[in-house]
Amino acid sequence: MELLHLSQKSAFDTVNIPLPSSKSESNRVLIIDALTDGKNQISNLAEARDTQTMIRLLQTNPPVFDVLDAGTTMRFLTAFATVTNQNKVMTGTPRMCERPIGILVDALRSIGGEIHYLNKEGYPPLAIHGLNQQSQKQVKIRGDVSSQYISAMLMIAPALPLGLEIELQGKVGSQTYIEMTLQLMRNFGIHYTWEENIISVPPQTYQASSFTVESDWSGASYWFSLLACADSGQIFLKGLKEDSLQGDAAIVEIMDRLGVKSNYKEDGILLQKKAVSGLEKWDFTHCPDLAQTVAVTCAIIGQNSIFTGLESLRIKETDRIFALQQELSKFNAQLKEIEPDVFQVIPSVTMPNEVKIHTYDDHRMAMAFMPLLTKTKVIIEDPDVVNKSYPSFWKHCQLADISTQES
Ligand SMILES: O=C(O)C1=C[C@@H](OP(=O)(O)O)[C@@H](O)[C@H](O)C1
Ligand SMILES: C=C(OP(=O)(O)O)C(=O)O
Repeated sequence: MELLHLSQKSAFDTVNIPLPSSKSESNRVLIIDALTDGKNQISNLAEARDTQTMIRLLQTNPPVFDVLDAGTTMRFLTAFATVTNQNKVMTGTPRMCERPIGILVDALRSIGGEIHYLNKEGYPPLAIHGLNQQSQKQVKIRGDVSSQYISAMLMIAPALPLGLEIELQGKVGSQTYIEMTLQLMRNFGIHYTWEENIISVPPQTYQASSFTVESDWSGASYWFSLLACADSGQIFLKGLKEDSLQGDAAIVEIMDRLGVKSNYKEDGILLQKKAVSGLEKWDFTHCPDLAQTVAVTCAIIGQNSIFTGLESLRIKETDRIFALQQELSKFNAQLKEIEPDVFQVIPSVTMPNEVKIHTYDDHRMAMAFMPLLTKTKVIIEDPDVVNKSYPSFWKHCQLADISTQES
């Protein structure tokens, strides 16, 4: 499928969305499961391609781990293959081979891991030759590039003969994902301490346990945005809980200011419209995956806003800042860098009759621009890109009575 035509629709009755499961939680419990002695009871694993790739690679254990475009799968399996002393080539899509991994490789090498770059220093593809003897337990990792390096090291730490003492250096981004990792490790019996910038994990064994993966808050954000942009309606998001491991639950507070009220029910959240109270400024350091959703929402509903904490967006599935700037300009909105690392969303003043969205091999570009259909006809290029995290996304649009036509 090359193009998906979404017809304009601005009013919704009650829409029920059976959200997908979180790929972040899924990929962590899969690594923990692979390191556990005994049998875990894990349910509700994500349908996301990133998770299905992780499952397939762990089950079939091929000599080459091709992770496609899955960042967590690349980073978590690199640490896993090293600690389990495997010979493995790690590779992925051309874009994956442009996403840095040097900080993780340096950390693994510093404790005795043998890893070589097969092409460009600091980037996949990699050749891993395991870890024969752990040379030390102290590692230093800078925190401002990707939290996934830290999560990867944390999950293997209990399985190392000396454990790990990780010193986080500088500004730490996506900290909520580090907290998710630690809470999941605790669920499987792991003890750790986190004092100031040092996380210590002694050597110990993961205890077999049970875990049900929660619904995905990042995927939920597109439905909050749809309602924020719509004239009327209500949306029920099944499976979300108030007390979540996921930092992207921050969408509740953001969207409360952009005109969406969240009412927690026993088995999910009912979203309803309310007056906009305003989002003058937001820092996305700890919830970078929400930035596209919120930028598009502000641009559509006329909310002028200042965004910070977008630095990591440049090294994700695409350069998301560039991609947003290009696509927002198609309906006369802007994401303007007004000072280094400070961006202003300048909303649209005139809406064309039709907008064609290029998606840059980035699932979140496709999903974030969907709510534009509340104002105009939208054409999404390469709509299957959503499979990375939310394969049923367009089917769920049909549940919302949005007409979708392929060409
Ligand atoms: O650990 C995780 O599951 C993730 C961490 C974040 O990445 P960074 O730590 O690179 O910001 C996030 O953007 C990504 O979608 C998932
Ligand atoms: C950045 C993302 O994923 P990853 O880094 O795991 O590829 C994402 O899902 O938005």
